[in-house]
Amino acid sequence: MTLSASAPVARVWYLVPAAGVGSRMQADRPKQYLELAPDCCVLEATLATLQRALPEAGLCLVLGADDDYFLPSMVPWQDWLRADGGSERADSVLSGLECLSEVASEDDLVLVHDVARPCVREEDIRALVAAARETRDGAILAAPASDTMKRAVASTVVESPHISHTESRENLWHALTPQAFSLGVLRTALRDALSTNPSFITDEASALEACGRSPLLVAGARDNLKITHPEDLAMARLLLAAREALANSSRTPA
Ligand SMILES: Nc1ccn([C@@H]2O[C@H](COP(=O)(O)OP(=O)(O)OP(=O)(O)O)[C@@H](O)[C@H]2O)c(=O)n1
Ligand SMILES: C[C@](O)(CO)[C@H](O)COP(=O)(O)O
Repeated sequence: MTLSASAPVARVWYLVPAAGVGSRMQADRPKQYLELAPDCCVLEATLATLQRALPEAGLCLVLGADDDYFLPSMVPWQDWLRADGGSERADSVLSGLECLSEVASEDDLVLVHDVARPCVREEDIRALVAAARETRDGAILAAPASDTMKRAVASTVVESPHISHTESRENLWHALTPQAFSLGVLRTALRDALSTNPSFITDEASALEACGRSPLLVAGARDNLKITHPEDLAMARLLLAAREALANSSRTPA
């Protein structure tokens, strides 16, 4: 048998932005530290799921510089990297990428995942990695829009504005996370995008789109919700409790 030289498989890293203040949540602390299950805050639940999905992946966690709630025991990794957050999500992600660049290779695959999405499914993360390995433009978890979409008339009324018209939902998707890209490609795209049009960059894919790339949309479960408003926390609690009960019942002998 002849052994042929093959390219080393790129390592996978999670980059988890967790430096937000959670203003829309209106809680007494950043939402990542609110209780999601008994003795388990949002940040702990998210990190535990990520590690179960890809135990071999590394972690770069981006935390607010003056975060008083974080405890190292919340992280299930033994070795991990910590980066300081910035003023917007994209600044925090770029800070994490700069930190990763000190130890990782340019071709390593980086999965950026909001700490505020604890309900992501392990199988979706693995499907995303498989898809991202097949393209140079990266891939994101996403879900096709399923409601009728209304554009409101431009107005200062936030609560109940009038409808301007119905938008077509054809080919319209909700962007979820994780979003997966090669480290070098994403860092360059995000740096460029932040120096030209920062307000447009609400996820990683938009930075890639701005430089002419076309990341893949990988269909993921719709229950990968982002905890943004108080009712989202209630839904995430119910969802994870139901999944736990289901897993326990399938483990119990009949
Ligand atoms: N400067 C920031 C802002 C956001 N995030 C992270 O980006 C993700 C998505 O952001 P969002 O849901 O908007 O979180 P917050 O900024 O905390 O919430 P809000 O916009 O309501 O203040 C979260 O995991 C959040 O912690 C971050 O790391 N750094
Ligand atoms: C990255 C994201 O979760 C994809 O849906 C989203 O864009 C974050 O947006 P936010 O304005 O920080 O809530």
